[in-house]
Amino acid sequence: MLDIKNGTIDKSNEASDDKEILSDTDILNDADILSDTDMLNDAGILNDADISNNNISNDMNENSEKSEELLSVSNISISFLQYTRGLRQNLLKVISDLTLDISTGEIVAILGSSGSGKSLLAHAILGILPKNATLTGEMSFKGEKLDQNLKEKVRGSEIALIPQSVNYLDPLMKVSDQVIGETVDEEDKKTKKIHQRKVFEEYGLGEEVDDLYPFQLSGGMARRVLVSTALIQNPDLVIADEPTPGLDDKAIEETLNYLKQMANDGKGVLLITHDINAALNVADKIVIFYSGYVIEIVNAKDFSGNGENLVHPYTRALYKALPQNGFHLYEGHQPIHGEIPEGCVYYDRCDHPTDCCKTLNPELQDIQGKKVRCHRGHRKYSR
Ligand SMILES: Nc1ncnc2c1ncn2[C@@H]1O[C@H](COP(=O)(O)OP(=O)(O)OP(=O)(O)O)[C@@H](O)[C@H]1O
Ligand code: NI
Repeated sequence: MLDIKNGTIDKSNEASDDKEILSDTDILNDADILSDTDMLNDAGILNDADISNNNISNDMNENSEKSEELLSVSNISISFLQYTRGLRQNLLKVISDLTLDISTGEIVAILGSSGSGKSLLAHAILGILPKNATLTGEMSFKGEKLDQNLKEKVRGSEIALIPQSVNYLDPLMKVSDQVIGETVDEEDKKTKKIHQRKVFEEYGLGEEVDDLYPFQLSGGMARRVLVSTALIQNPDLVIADEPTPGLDDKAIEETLNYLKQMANDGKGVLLITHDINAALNVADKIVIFYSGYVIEIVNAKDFSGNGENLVHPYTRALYKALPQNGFHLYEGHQPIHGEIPEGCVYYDRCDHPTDCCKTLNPELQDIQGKKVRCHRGHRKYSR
């Protein structure tokens, strides 16, 4: 276990050697940013200029008057009913009291480690959760209650998913056929085909791609097919589930540029990722996920300076772990589902816990215009 008082370790430049510290399912670990400094430097996707000079966020703020709320998610929780020994049932809560909203032209990133429930959130919004999942809480889309009926109505048309992998495409169907979908009306088919070609063309997919099967696509083509497929019906909200893992720097840049373009076109974009660099590069707001809880919602541009605008100690720890901030690592790992403590989920790792933190889980509260789940959030942390 970790030492709460001395939980901070400065491991500058030793990060990749320390398996103990990196062995948890932590965002930083998943993002590989602690195991390859060179990659980050080469990528040039995370430097001071990028963070402090977040043009997209600035543009967005200027346009914020025109933006309208698209999706609102209030206090949703997702649990799974599990059978343990005999007939005993166990309710495993994977997402707890999640709240966030997205407006037109805005990119909101959900930053969470592997297994923290990010894809389940996407599936909850789309209405495609597995049968053994229980969803509670409220969602609305363009001011209308987003219930299962509305989810089914808007899925693919007004709310679209860019899935994580090409495996989501039907392997036995030519690419263009599955984008167009089944239709018996020849006229309708023709119109859809013309539209599909136009969208594919915008993403640099020539006619030869239409007749390929998914397995024949190169990595780059596959990515562009997934993006254009999501955009074919001109959705208002696009959910991108982990679009960057495994991509090289150029491909990451290309993918993130697509997301920026969508936001510039007025779409709301929900970027689901464990890649902090990707989030900082494009997002206006970053929703920080920890053990299934949203612990802070910050503006991307708050990841700047000494991190003085970041409130939650975990968010600050993430910021300090960035290469340009000296790779300050924090010991410990996120409690996994089923082991979530009674009090604050960050209690064991917090460097400023109070008595109530051990027993009382803080609510997500408004503190100086930010949403933070921390009993001490209103106070200044000494660093
Ligand atoms: N059908 C299911 N039954 C029981 N538990 C499930 C089910 N589907 C998912 N889970 C649990 O929910 C957790 C969250 O899953 P999810 O796929 O949303 O994680 P994620 O954050 O998207 O992870 P990754 O970054 O690896 O994609 C998983 O750890 C898993 O334990
Ligand atoms: Ni996932």
